[in-house]
Amino acid sequence: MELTSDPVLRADDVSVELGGLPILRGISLTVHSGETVALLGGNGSGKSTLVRTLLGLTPLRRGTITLFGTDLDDFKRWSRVGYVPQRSTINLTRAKVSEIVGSGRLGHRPPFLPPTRDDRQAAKEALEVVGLADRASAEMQHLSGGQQQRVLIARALATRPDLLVLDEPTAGVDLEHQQILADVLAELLRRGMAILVVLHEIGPLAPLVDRAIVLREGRVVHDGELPRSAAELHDHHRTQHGGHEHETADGPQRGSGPHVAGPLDLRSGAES
Ligand SMILES: Nc1ncnc2c1ncn2[C@@H]1O[C@H](COP(=O)(O)OP(=O)(O)OP(=O)(O)O)[C@@H](O)[C@H]1O
Repeated sequence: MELTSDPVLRADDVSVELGGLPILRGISLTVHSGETVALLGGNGSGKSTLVRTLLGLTPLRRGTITLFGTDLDDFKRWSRVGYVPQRSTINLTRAKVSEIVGSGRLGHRPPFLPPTRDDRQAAKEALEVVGLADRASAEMQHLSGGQQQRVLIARALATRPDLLVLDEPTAGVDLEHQQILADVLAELLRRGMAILVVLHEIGPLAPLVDRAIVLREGRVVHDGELPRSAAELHDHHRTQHGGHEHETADGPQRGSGPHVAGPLDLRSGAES
């Protein structure tokens, strides 16, 4: 895919410290419209921290981030960005499904005003997309882990974002619903959305991935085609430690070559 437009998300030389320790070290990346970038790496490699930093939720120590061409510090159009956090990091037990999905519309209207017809329609459509329209009045605590994950995805979709950032959206979701999610994301990509997705297991999302960025110890060790196996991922690491620069894609390429046939657990591969 030829990409000529400016990136919707750009990070240059981003470093982050938490608790006095370096967590992200000199990370640069781009995400363009209509592109899916997978963020991979072992446990603790910095994926969630990077996502949170890119969205202004964790402060930078060094570097710059731009969203839709605007410096993060000045960016205000958050309704253009949908975020699906890691489910395990939030506690929404008593909230109703409809409230959570509806909160995805908050960026679209002035404070204290009730939802408009368009807000309600967007929330309803988002729940239909993830197959949970009949659970709108249920409390989150009465849903399974996979259903809760789909509610969080619906919340992000309800914003009708131009950039969707998902942190492990397939964790705890069965294969059938991972495939539904893949179909939904494919349609959103066709409409020009950009997607940045943290993944442990690639699974049904593999054909959507244009480019994979692999982190290790807070550094980018690969930026290019989706590694076909954990072993290949390990090779990238060895190359980097052999004194070469990490691989950087000249431009993203959608789905070239045979992708990962089955689930690829990068945790074990990257850590071993
Ligand atoms: N608030 C914090 N204070 C100190 N260290 C932190 C803090 N948050 C995260 N870390 C550390 O930063 C590193 C990266 O964590 P992060 O959650 O970004 O990794 P990850 O790649 O998303 O891991 P996982 O796959 O397990 O979700 C870890 O070593 C973690 O312990």
